[in-house]
Amino acid sequence: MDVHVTFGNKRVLRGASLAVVRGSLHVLLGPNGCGKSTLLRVLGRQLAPAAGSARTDGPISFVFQNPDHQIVMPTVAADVAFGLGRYTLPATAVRAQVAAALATVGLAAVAQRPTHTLSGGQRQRCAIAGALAQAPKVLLLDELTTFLDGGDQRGVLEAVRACVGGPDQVTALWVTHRLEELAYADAASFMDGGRVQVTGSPAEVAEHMRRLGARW
Ligand SMILES: Nc1ncnc2c1ncn2[C@@H]1O[C@H](COP(=O)(O)OP(=O)(O)OP(=O)(O)O)[C@@H](O)[C@H]1O
Repeated sequence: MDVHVTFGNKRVLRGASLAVVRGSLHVLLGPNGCGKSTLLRVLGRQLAPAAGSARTDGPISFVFQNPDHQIVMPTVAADVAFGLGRYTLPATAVRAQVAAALATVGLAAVAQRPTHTLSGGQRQRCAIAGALAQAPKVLLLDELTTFLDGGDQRGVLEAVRACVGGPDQVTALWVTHRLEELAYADAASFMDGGRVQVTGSPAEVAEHMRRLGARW
């Protein structure tokens, strides 16, 4: 709430406030440089605001634009299991969590494939499965589809949709430039100038952006 972040003498967040409903997929739109990623870092507890406060359910998992920064193991299943090692789970529990995460993102059939043979969209879904296997309450997803074509874009969005809600009430905050992705959202916000300008239903936010001259 009312989050302020300054880098040097540049005020990047100027009183940004965002409330996301638990168990929902919330889409955050806004022009380049308006502060979306910075707000995500504050919500993910990677960055302390100069003023204001953020409260986010935990555990929190991040997924970024370039899956190559997150995929580190030679096969899909090994990669999804990688982050689980630190919890020292028994092998059967690791296998079960990996299988469940891969099923959720639609990659069960390629569990044993080398990660370098995956398409861009499959690589993003592999990164999402890795995040999901760690049983987060909140997924913070920063421009995952920027470099994907339509088919891969839809596959990644459907994977995120499948992660959201459920018995654990997983919440996803999805940052994007692509207005058509509002179709997958439960709710949305539009950010500009370091502040969240409007929050509402996808239709309300789309209408706000149309009034601003955004093209579909
Ligand atoms: N660590 C940093 N040091 C200095 N300036 C930064 C830092 N991180 C971000 N900025 C600046 O803060 C502003 C907001 O950046 P941010 O990445 O949050 O915007 P964004 O809305 O996510 O943009 P984009 O859509 O292009 O990813 C930009 O002008 C950026 O250059």
